[in-house]
Formats: sequence, structure tokens, C-alpha cells
Amino acid sequence: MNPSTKQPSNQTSLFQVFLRLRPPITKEEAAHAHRGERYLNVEPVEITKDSDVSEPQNPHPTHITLQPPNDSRKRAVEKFAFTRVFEESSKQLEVFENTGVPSLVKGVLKEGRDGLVATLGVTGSGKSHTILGTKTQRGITQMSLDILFRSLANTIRSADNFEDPTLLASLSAADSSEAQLFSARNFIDSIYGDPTERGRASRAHTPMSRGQTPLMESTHTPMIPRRQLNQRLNALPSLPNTNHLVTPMDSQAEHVVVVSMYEVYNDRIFDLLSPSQVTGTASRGNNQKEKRRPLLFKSTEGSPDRKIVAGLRKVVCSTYEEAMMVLETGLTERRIAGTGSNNVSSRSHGFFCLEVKKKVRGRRYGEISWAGNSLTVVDLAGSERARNARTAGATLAEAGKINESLMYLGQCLQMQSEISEGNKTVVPYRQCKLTELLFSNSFPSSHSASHNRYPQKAVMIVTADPLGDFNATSQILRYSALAREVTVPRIPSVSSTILSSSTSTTQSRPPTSTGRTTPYTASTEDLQEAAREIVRITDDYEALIVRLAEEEIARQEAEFKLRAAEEKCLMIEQEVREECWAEMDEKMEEERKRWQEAMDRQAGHHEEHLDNKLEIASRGIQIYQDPEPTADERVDELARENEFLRSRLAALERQLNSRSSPTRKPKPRPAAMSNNDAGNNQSHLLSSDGSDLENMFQRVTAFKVAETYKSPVKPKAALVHGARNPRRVTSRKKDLGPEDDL
Ligand SMILES: Nc1ncnc2c1ncn2[C@@H]1O[C@H](COP(=O)(O)OP(=O)(O)OP(=O)(O)O)[C@@H](O)[C@H]1O
Repeated sequence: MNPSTKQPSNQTSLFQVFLRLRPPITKEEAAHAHRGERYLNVEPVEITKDSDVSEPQNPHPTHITLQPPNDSRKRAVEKFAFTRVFEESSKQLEVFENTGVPSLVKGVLKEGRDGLVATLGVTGSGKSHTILGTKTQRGITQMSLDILFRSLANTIRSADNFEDPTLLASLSAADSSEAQLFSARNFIDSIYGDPTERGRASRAHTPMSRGQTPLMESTHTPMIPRRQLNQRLNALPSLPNTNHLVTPMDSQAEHVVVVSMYEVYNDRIFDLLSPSQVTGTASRGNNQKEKRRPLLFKSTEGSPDRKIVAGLRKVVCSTYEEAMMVLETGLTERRIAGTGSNNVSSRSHGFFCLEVKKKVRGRRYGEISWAGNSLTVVDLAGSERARNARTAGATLAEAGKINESLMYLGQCLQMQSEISEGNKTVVPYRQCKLTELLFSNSFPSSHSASHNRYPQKAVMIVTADPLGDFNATSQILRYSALAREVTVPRIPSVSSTILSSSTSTTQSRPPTSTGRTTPYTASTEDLQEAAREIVRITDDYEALIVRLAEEEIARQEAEFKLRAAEEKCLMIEQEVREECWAEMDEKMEEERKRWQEAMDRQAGHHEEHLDNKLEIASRGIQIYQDPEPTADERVDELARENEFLRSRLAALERQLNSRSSPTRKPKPRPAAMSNNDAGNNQSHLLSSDGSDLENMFQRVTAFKVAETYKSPVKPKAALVHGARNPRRVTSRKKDLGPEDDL
């Protein structure tokens, strides 16, 4: 960058860059400031001759000088130019009005122009103070919200209004960002619950201060109860008053305000209003970060001419309080972690986006659509120096990404200075997500669909602590300043003093009376010559000091880049490690599956093997059936049985005879029996030579034999082959015939 402090024309600047100085906040800091130990000084306002004296403008400083501490004489002094410098005593409203934020809001409301306001600065320099305010004073975001909702008071429509149930649907249809739209009531109820308390919150006019916002609590309390939220909203201050900045609107128009919030963390975009965040767990470790789904910044079907963050959750807000609640919800989710630099240092770039949409009717068919512009407020992460911050691991990687993105932002801001000087330079804003989000809307689009789209108006507020870290602050100032110049403080000119004194001495000394040239005169000439030599050497020396200063700055920049590269390396290393772990996990899982499958297979084989064995065994076990006996065999068997029975009968008879008296007469044969067996010759035959009992058995046997000849005998016994105790199932009883026959 060519050193130049001439004020660049604001028309061509993509960003107007303001500098706000932070006052000392501790007694110690105040004492340092009192002793003049600050390295950053505001240059007095120069009233040039060609200034329009007739119009007494409020002269304001635009330049600062940066004097390296401990060595004020020999080192170069850097001078930076900004659109305007706000000194330590500047108040919130003064900064709000004079940075032109109200005109950004007006641009959104009336001029069809997007607006963007961002804060940039070393951690702890007052970015959040400027953008979110304090317990007693509102910040830029809240003042913007206030004037925006006041301006739209008569024309704003609510998605919670039952008279217009189609509003949300028509808004969704017109939305080109693939967003999920919610009415404020639904969204807030889903987050904080207890709808009965709704409406109790009185108008809250001011931002939640850093201490009040859930930012600090977010690591412990991801969700705050609704009552507590309402209490906080009630406790918010109402100053400064911005009523005079309200823009009157056409009362016939219909508007809606759609609020969304997202953050850029590790060069990826994450929704701050999506459920995974709002119901997040207490431990906001890296695991949770990784769980979130990054969103794309892209052109969509509905927006071919410009890139937008796609897939966000958006909330239709109709009041300041609703927008504040959404802001509060998003802030709660914004990642904050304690670092060595600042306990509540933001570790992501936070975006708060307000879209003002106006109802438009199609000329041909009167179809309803919504179109408008947006105001985006950006709280950039603190550019902490990894070495200063006692950080490690993921935090260090985060710091690396933050520094890297801010370095790219610095490059883009430097380039814009060159554009304003008439150079044809391309702003390298596609290097990272942050610069893409900040700059891609800054240029007129070449797309045919965007004839009437104006480039956005953007304001950058750089914050600096004049007593803070010199190197970090000077780095930020070098990147963000509209112009820079290196000067060398002029050393009191010893040589010229010698020259002048020697000249005067020569002139005043009267010639001697003898007229001889005295050795003193000669030495005076020598002295003059020496003095000229000294002047020449001094000039060379000064030139060398300037060169040295430039070299030193270059060295510092190179160091910064080196650090950024080192941090990037660290991050790559970490990513590679994580990738390796993931790969190893995957491999282990694969291996586990493989082994499991092998085990299952093995088990299957075993089972199959067992089944086969069982099958083989069961094949060997056959049911053996006795061969059907032939008639002869049967007769033989029956004869044997008959024989057996006879012998048994004989034995019984003998037994009976031996027991009975010798006088007992044999019983007469019953007539019924002879009738029954009338046709049976054999029974007749038997009865002639035996007792009645014997006769009866013989008759039964004869009957069975007759039966046997009539019908084939079914197998009655089964022998299980292979069984240890083969059991022959006999059916003697059956063979004896039905009991009735007995
Ligand atoms: N203009 C100011 N007037 C009074 N106090 C201020 C001012 N600016 C900042 N402070 C105070 O300085 C401290 C640090 O400021 P702040 O938190 O805004 O820094 P930051 O740049 O947002 O830090 P980080 O990047 O780490 O979030 C806070 O206590 C804040 O109240």
C-alpha cells in the first residue's frame, strides 16, 4: 500500500471505516493514561484553507498516530486515516448517529438498499460494548431495532395475527433462502415455554449488557426460563433515546420483519436459532460443535443473482420485544469460551440479520409476494494472539481461524483503498466465508435479474484500546485504515544549528588588524564543510530510518502471516489427526463387523454341522415294523398260546380239584352257552372231554382262530431298531378278544 493519508472518497469505499477508542476502565489504566503512556494519539483536526468556513461543520478528527512504546525517537511513527475517529469520551448515541447507521436503516426501509454494520478490533477493545451496549446504554443493534420498529409501527404485520392466517405461508412462498419460517410467538414459546406469561414483558428499549446477556452463562445455562427472560427485558435501559431518528413510512404499505441469526465458526456457517443449539447441552465441547450442520452460502433458485445463507430458521417479529427475545436466544447460543486474553472473548463471528419485507402485488394477476432488504449487524470475533492467549487444542485452532479470517478481511479492506484511488483491483473476498458474507453484496451484480439492486452500504467500526496490546492493535489498524503513512520524527537539526552558528560566528568575528587570515577562519570553513556533511549524513540517516520502519512493518506483517500459517498448520494437523482417528474408528468398526460376520459364519457352520450330524443320526434311526405274520405263523402262534393256556388251565384245574371236596359234583352246563355256540362243532368237541372252564377257554380260542382266518391281523408289535432295550409290544389281552365275550 502506498503511504498516503489523503482522504479517500467515500463513494467508492465498500466500507466506511470508523475508529472508536476505548477509555481506560480500571484505575490502573486511568493512571497509565494520565502519565501519557498511551501509544495511540488522535491528530488534531486540520482546518485547511479550502475548507468551507462559511458552513461551520462539526470538525472531527480523522487521523491517529501510533508511536511505538519505549522508543519514541528513533523509530518511525505510523499515521492512519479513518472516515472519522471517535475519542474515548464518545457516547453510544454519538457513535450510532455519526457512523451513519440510521441512514443504513433508512436505506433498508426506503431506498431498497441493504445495510451492514460490523465491529472489528482486538479482543477486549469494546466491540461488544459498541454493538450490544451496557446495562445503562443501548448499543447499535438495539438502537437500530428501535428505530426500525418505530418506523414500521403502523404498517407492520404479525404472523401471530389470526386475522391473517396465510401470512406465514405467503412469506414462505416468497422466501428464496430455503428458510424455515416461524411466527414469533411459536418460536418463543418453543424455546421458553409457558405462554401464559407472554405479554408481561414491557417494552424493552436497551440492549442487554455483556454481563446481563446469557453470553456468559451460556456455557452453563443454555436455556433461561421465560420469567427470567421477561425480567431481564423489563430491566433493560431505555437510553439513549432515538425517537428523532424514526423514518416516516407510507401508511398504506404492509411490512414484516424477519429475524435470523448465524455465526461463522471455523470458516463454517451455523444457525444460531436452530433446535440443536437452543436446546444444547451444558457442555459445549467440540463434539457438540461438530454435531451441528453447517449451512451453505449460495445462490438459490429464488436468488440467482446473489448468494444467501440457505436453510436458516427465521422468525417473523412484529415488535421490538420479540426481536430482542430472538436476539437473546441467538446470543445464548453463540459460542463463548474463556481464553487467556478475555474471559468472555467471542470465538465466532456473529451475524444478526433483520429483513424488512414489503408486500407487493403482481401487476398481472395481483398475486401476493414479499420483497425487501436487510440490515445485518456483525460482531466479529476478537483477533486474539494465539501466543498471548493461554489457549490450546481446539481453542488455538479457533484462534488461528479467527486470525486467518481477519487477515483476509484486512486484505479486502486494503484493496478497497486501492479501488478508491482508481486502481482496477479485484477485492479478494472469496478467500473465506467471513469476507464472502461481508463483501459479496457490496458490488453491483452483473446478473440480469438484479437491475434494480443497489450495492449494500457498509460501515466498519474499528475499536481500539490506546493502552492495550501495541502489536495486535497496530496490526488491526494497518488492515482497516483507509490510508496509512509512515513518518520519522525530525531530530533537532544539530547540523543546521552548527551551520547557522558557525556562519554567524564568522560574520560577527572582525578581521584581525594584521589582515592575516587566522587559522580560526580556516577552521570555520572546515566546520561549515563538516556541518554540510553532517546534514547530508543526517538526511541519509533519516531516509534509512524510514526504510527501517518500513522493513520493520514488513517484518511484523511477515511474522503475523507466519503465525497465521503456523496456526493453520496446527489446525491442519488437528484436522488430520481427527481424520486419522475417524478413519481408524471406521477401520476398527469395519474390522469388528468383519470379525462379527466371521463369528456368525462360524456359528452358522457349527449349527449346520450339528444339523447334518443330527440328520445323519436320524436317518440311521428307522422304525422297524414286524413283518406281517403269515396265516400259518399266526395259527402256530395261536396254537402255542392255546397250548400255554391249556397247560395253565390244567394247572388251575388241578389246583381247584385239590382244594374242592371229593363229594362236589360238577356244575350243569348252562343252556345259554350251548345256544350261543350252537353252530360251533369244535366247542362241542372240547366240552365233551373237560370242565366248564376249560370248555370256555377252548371256545374262546376257537373263536379267535376263526376270527384270524376271517381278517388279516394288523401288526401289533413294533421294535425300535437301535434302541437299547427293544420292547416288543404284545397284545395278548387284545388277542383274547373283547371282554364281553369272556
Ligand atoms: N467505549 C467504552 N466505554 C466504556 N467502557 C467500555 C467501552 N468500550 C469497552 N468498554 C468496556 O471494556 C470491556 C471490554 O469490552 P468488550 O467486551 O466490548 O470487548 P470486545 O472487543 O467485545 O471483546 P471480545 O472480542 O473479547 O468479545 C468491557 O468491560 C466494556 O464494558
